Order: sequence, then structure tokens, then C-alpha cells
Amino acid sequence: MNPQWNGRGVLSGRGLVKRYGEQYALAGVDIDIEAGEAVAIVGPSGSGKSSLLHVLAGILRPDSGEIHLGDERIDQFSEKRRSELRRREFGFVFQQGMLVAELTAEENVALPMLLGGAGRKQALTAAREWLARLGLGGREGSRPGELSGGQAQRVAIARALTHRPKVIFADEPTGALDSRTGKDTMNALLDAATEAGSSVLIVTHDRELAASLPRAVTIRDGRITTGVTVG
Ligand SMILES: Nc1ncnc2c1ncn2[C@@H]1O[C@H](COP(=O)(O)OP(=O)(O)OP(=O)(O)O)[C@@H](O)[C@H]1O
Repeated sequence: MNPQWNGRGVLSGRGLVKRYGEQYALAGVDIDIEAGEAVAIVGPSGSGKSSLLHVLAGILRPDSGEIHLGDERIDQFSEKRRSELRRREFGFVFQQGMLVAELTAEENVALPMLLGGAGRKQALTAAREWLARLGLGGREGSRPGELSGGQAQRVAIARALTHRPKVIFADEPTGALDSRTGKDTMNALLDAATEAGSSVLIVTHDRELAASLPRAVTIRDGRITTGVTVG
């Protein structure tokens, strides 16, 4: 085992391989995400960015390699345990907020806490606090269809953060927004993650956005080619 393994990162992957038939989506990736750190994953289309995010988040199981969350090796968890882990320890933000259209903003944000067993009052109070932090005080009762794209994405960010996850996984979180709204939304995500003490892993095509983060990792043909500190 790698001597640097223990305590290296809050989330660590070693030798990660993911294949689709003959196609290697990940061809042996090592990565460490430190506690509270924000990391961009960049690279051309089809290079393996989403596969890496999905494997690290326990959505996809790697064909080989290891994933550790703190002291726990999570890649060998059963489907049920991985699903619990995702709900308890991780938060997710996708390109489209994937909010529940029939629920209000605060109900959407409270949902993961309710599913995790929190009481309704506690969950709604936390939801309102996070919405206010994200500049959406007063919009608690709005349904997703009544919000702008940027506002809806802030609701999705609040939803990902309410339970103060160890790691937020964001797949092209600003991809559907214009560049100004995208920048504001990204800053809101980073500020809120800092507030929650969460690490953030952001998959993006946007090089400018990646360069604004403390660390950007480039992936090509399923391999990490650079992991330089850019700021
Ligand atoms: N479900 C799947 N079935 C077959 N091949 C897949 C599947 N998912 C991904 N791949 C292949 O694995 C490789 C990596 O895909 P991945 O989606 O991880 O790349 P990406 O960098 O996120 O791409 P993009 O930026 O276009 O979203 C690609 O060659 C892709 O065609």
C-alpha cells in the first residue's frame, strides 16, 4: 500500500480503472481530495471526467482500484451501503438542477435531510438558512418553474449542502447558465461549501472557471496528465 495513503485526503482514489467493453473510461487514476478543498476536473469531451466523478461518488463501481473516504474503503461497499453513503456524506449538483417541480424551494432543499431521517421542522429550518445564505431569502415558497436558471441552481446548491456533506460532486454545474450567472453561481457554490466545511469536486469544460479554482486536474484518455496548483 502507498505509504502516503492514510490521512492523505478526505477522499482518495488509487489505480482507478473503469472500462466499457474495450473502451477505458479510466485507465489508472490516482487522486486525493483534501478536506475543504475545491478541485476542478478538466479535459476534452470523452476524456473520463464524468466517469471519475461517478466512480469517486460511488455511483459507478470501478473495475479495479481503491477508493477511501477517511478511514473507510468505500469501493467494496454493497449497493445499499453506497446509496446510504451518498445520501449521508456526499452532495450532488448537476448541470440541470434536477429539482422536484411540484415542491417549493424550501421543500426541495429539505428533501435530502428528510430522507436521511431528520424531523420536518429541523429540515425546513436548515433549508431556509441555506437559501438565505445563497441569496434566496424570500423565495422559499417559489416552485422551480418560477425561478430563473441561476436561482434554481442556487436552490440545487443549497440542497446539496444542507446536511454539510464531506464532499460535493458538481458535474458541469454552470453549463446551462450564461457566463456572468455561471461565475456568480460558481462563487456561491464555493462560498457555501467553505461555510459547510465541504470539499468540492467540479467537472467542467470551462478553462477560465477551472483556472479560478485553487487546483485543476486535467484528464486525457482516462489518465490524469496534470494536477498543477493554478492559484
Ligand atoms: N455508459 C457508457 N457506455 C459506454 N461507454 C461509455 C459510457 N459512459 C462513458 N463511456 C465512454 O467512456 C469514455 C469517458 O466518458 P466520460 O463521460 O467519463 O467522459 P467526459 O470527459 O465526462 O465527457 P464529456 O465532457 O463529453 O461529458 C468515453 O469514451 C465514453 O464514450
